[in-house]
This record gives sequence, C-alpha cells and structure tokens, in this order.
Amino acid sequence: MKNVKYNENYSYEDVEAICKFLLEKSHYRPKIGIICGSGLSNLADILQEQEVIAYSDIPNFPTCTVQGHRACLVFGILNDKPVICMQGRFHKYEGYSTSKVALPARLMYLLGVEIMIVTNAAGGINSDYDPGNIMIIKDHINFPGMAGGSVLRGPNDERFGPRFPTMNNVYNDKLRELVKVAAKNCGISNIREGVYCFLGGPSFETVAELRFLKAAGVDAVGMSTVPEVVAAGHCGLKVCGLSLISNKAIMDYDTDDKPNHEEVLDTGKTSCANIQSLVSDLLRLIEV
Ligand SMILES: O=P(O)(O)O[C@@H]1C[C@H](O)[C@@H](CO)O1
Ligand code: HPA
Repeated sequence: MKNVKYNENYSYEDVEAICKFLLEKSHYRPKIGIICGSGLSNLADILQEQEVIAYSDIPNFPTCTVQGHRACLVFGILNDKPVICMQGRFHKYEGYSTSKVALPARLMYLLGVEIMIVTNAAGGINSDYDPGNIMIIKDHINFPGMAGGSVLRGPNDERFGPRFPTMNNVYNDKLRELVKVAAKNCGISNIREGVYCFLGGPSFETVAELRFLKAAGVDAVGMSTVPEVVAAGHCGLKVCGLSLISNKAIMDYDTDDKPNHEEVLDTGKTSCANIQSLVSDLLRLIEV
C-alpha cells in the first residue's frame, strides 16, 4: 500500500503553486492537454522532445494508485504543437477528494491550456460496439453528479468558474467533427460516437445496472472522465473525449464471462497504435 494522502483540498492557490513549479521546470507553454486513461499511458510516447516529470517529484501533487496509470507528466511536441500529457488520473473511487479529481483540468487551465483531450477505457453497452472500437464522447450522464456528488460540490471559487456552469456542448462539436476527419485520415473505420456514463466504481456493474443504463441511452460506461470534464467546462476549456471500448458489458445472466481490469489493460496495449495515430492526426488538424 502506498503512503497516499487522500483528503487534502486543492485551493486555487495550491493549483497555482503547482502551475508555477511546472512553468519554472519546463519551457513549454502548451495550449493542448491530454489525459491518458487506464492502459493508455503510452499515448504520451508519441510526443517528441519530451520533458518527463514524475508526479512524485511535483510538490503537493497526488499519486496514482491504479495499475495502468504511469504517474508522470510529459511535456513535448506533437505535430508541431506543444502539449502536456498526464499519464494517469485520480479517480473518485480511489478515495480522493473532489478537488483532487478536478486537479488535472484546473492545472491545465492555469497552465494556459485551451483544449483538453481526455481518454478512458470503458465498457461497451451499445451492442454494436466491440473491444478496440474508439467512441467519440458526444455527451455524458453524470450519475454521481445527479445525486449530489458533483466534482463542483462545495464552495465555488469564481477564479475557476461560475457557480452554475453550463454543460451544453461541453464535448465540443467542432472537435468531434475533427476526430471523425482524423479517423478517416488514419483508416480507422470503426469510430463510434455516443453517450458515456460515469459511475462511482470500483465494482463493475451488475447485469441489472447495465440493462438499466442501456435503457437510459448509454453507449459506454466507465469510472472516470466526467469529473474532469465538468471541472474543465467550469473553467471554460474546450473538451474532446475519447473512450476506448476495452470490453463488452456483460448483459446476460447465462454466461461465466466477467469484466476485469487485466482485459481493460490488454485492450489498451493492442489498441494503442490506433489511439496514437488518431490523436496525432487530430493535433495536426486542430488550430490553436
Ligand atoms: O481511468 P479509466 O477510466 O480509463 O479507467 C477505467 C475505469 C477504471 O478505473 C478501470 C477499470 O478497469 O479502467
Ligand atoms: N465498466 C466500468 N468501467 C470500465 C469498464 C466497464 O465495463 N471497462 C473499463 N472501465
């Protein structure tokens, strides 16, 4: 068990101090930020002229407790654009405070990032989805948020954003269109677009829960991303969300199949090249 601090609150000044540390360490001033999901840390491997900083070397920065999250922050160049890439996120189910889960988005905002590309591994609920498919997130259902567990719960610091931010078009429509163009350019034919549902985890869903989500219009289910997206929308970042369908959700009682984290990580390995080329071409297309 790592010696992890779970409950610290990250005030504006705390995020600012981390930002200042990074700006002193790196000459990069990225306008695009990437968060790598489970098993997707190798997305950062495509950055050139890398400056890698371990989370453990950043004062007052959280660590990752989940396998498949490398816990490094990578600055570099992708298709001539400076980028910051976080190899590992902080999930609510790890026991972290809401402000810690919001930290990646808020840090990117203070660093001057304008576009946040957020990735995750997710279970495919839509019966047309197969492991290895990439789903462009069109919208989300924030189950914990709908029940009072929003990442924005608590006193609002107006320096990050307003008390009542809109989430309309939070998954920016222009970026979604660019991903489709990039997919075509890369020969990725099985690109999907759908609704991602955030659940608290860490247990995988029951068959009854999955059937409920399917009836509610959910295409893919996961345990992350939405808190970061809500925090990003709060501070006015444009967001592009990509789910790698790592496994098919098991909606049947008559099977011994079970979802598991190893399968999630394995799909990350086998689909890495596709995600890398997609994100790389997306960056070429983005104008910032
Ligand atoms: O960080 P992400 O959402 O990519 O990770 C998913 C959700 C759980 O953390 C884990 C389950 O295997 O993968
Ligand atoms: N359910 C929830 N989260 C997930 C899954 C899943 O099937 N796969 C990857 N993350």
